[in-house]
Amino acid sequence: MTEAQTTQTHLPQTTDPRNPGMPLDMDMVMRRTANRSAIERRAATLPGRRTLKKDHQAAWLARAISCIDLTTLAGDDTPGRVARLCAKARQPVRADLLAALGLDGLTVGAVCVYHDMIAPAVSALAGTNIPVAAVSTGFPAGLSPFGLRVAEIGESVSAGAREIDIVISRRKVLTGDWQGLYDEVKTFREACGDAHIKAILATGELGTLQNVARASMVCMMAGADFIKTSTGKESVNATLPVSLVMMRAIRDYHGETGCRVGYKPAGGISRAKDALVYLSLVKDELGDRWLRPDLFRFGASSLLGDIERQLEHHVTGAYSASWRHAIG
Ligand SMILES: O=C[C@H](O)COP(=O)(O)O
Repeated sequence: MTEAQTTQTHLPQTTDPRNPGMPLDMDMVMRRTANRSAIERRAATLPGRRTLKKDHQAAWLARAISCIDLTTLAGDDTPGRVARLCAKARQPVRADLLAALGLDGLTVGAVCVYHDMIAPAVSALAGTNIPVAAVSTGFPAGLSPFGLRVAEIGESVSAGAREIDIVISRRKVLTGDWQGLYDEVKTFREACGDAHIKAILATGELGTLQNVARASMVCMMAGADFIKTSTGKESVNATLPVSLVMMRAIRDYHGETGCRVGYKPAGGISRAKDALVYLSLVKDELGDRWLRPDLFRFGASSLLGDIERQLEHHVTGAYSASWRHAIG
């Protein structure tokens, strides 16, 4: 068995119960601070580190693929485009490369779309276990009437979404309305039912890393299954400093409650080497258990193409033009 196969096929079944949430604990929230210069210094050292060794890179790239929420969130999305994306989700890498790497059966973690594209995605993914994730609650700004945002979740769950990516009200963070944020996310969680909820913080709009840390904690207390950095529509999306802050909040929440909450950096992650840095950071900060699709996802619309190019290079020794791996 190749290293790449070992990584793909030996994923343990998910045994963790969902995060049930807990009452809002303001002491725990306000204890969270963030030393920006220390965090930025640490983040700056990450890309140069070699935690994931070169000879294991194909295995790590396969792992990254299994953790991608393959995303299309464009106003001109059509059922045809979504069907093509889903075909890519089912077989994310060219068949000859998969065979050479011994990775038949490799898929992405989920396909992420707007509400109207759930039905075509569910239909195109029939017969697989790839969930459809829907962005919701007035994505990306989250400024539509609250009742409509809650109803939107119900509609998306009824349409077949198994994961719901909600956006939080940034103004609740910016005004320190932690109770309001907690109540909002708790209501969203209830509306999701059995569907998993990913809470998008839109960190580029939260002002400070301290706000990111506190908002992360409040969302987890309200029952988020994942916390996610960004919609991909903010001017600043996923970054390494923000990721450090959010992962440490996840680690501390696990320390306090025993519950594992997932992490999803999203927006602007398009290069294989960046994906490897993120995986390495997850390994360092949270440990190997989080390096699985049930606890880690990349939200990305164009990362898969670059990973496929790197895998082609690994197998053949040559790169092909990026247009040959156009989708994803
Ligand atoms: O949640 C996923 C993001 O919207 C994707 O952002 P991206 O298009 O920059 O990869």
